[in-house]
Amino acid sequence: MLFMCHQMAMKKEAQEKLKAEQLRRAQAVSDIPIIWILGGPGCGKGTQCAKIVEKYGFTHLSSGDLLREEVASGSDKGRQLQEIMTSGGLVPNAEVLSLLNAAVTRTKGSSKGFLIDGYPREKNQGIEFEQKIAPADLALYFDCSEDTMLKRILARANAAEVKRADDNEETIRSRLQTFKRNTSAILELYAEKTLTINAERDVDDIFMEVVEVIDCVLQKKERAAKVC
Ligand SMILES: Nc1ncnc2c1ncn2[C@@H]1O[C@H](COP(=O)(O)OP(=O)(O)O)[C@@H](O)[C@H]1O
Repeated sequence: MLFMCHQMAMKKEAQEKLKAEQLRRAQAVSDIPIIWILGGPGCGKGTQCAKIVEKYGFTHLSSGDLLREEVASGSDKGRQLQEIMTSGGLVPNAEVLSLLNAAVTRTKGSSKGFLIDGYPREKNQGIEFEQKIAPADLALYFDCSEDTMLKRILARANAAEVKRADDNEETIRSRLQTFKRNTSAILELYAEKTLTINAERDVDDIFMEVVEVIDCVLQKKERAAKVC
């Protein structure tokens, strides 16, 4: 009996420690903006992220790039990830979130804000990110027709010097399907903080809309920091 009580107390203490740690992390990054970048393959997320980084100096973390780095390291885990990625499916969130978490932890001391590109790719990824890392301030959804995305990504693949293993027509179609299957649930859950942007326009017109909303988020954060 005494042993069971002791075990329960230890468990409670461990849970409280975990909660305190989660809260501490959330507070540490909450004074800088966290922006999720959503959109299918070929929607132009990469181009807009580069422009955002240039203007605001934010830290750009692409889940796809982090996963490709893991694959390139040649680890056993990397080989398993590559198999999933070349099938066009989603890598288990535990892997993606742990790579993102490590990258946020590594850079947050010097970061002015985070662009989390290609994440969340399904609803639960968003929920787990906000529980384990920090709440997102904004989600930018670059909306583009499937036809346009397919054309753009095939053109990019043909022009690339180094081919990505998942840039062949079959995998691209599968990536598009994965994207279609999961996105409406994400947009529904995060409707309040999502801005949908028509991504079939000129790059600079799209960027003007992006700047407007990011400026707004920065002002809001500044006001909140003053109140605190
Ligand atoms: N958030 C994520 N969750 C699960 N798998 C992911 C995630 N981000 C990237 N991946 C994996 O990496 C692949 C490549 O991602 P990415 O470079 O973002 O390509 P794209 O957006 O052009 O399809 C995806 O098809 C998927 O297998």
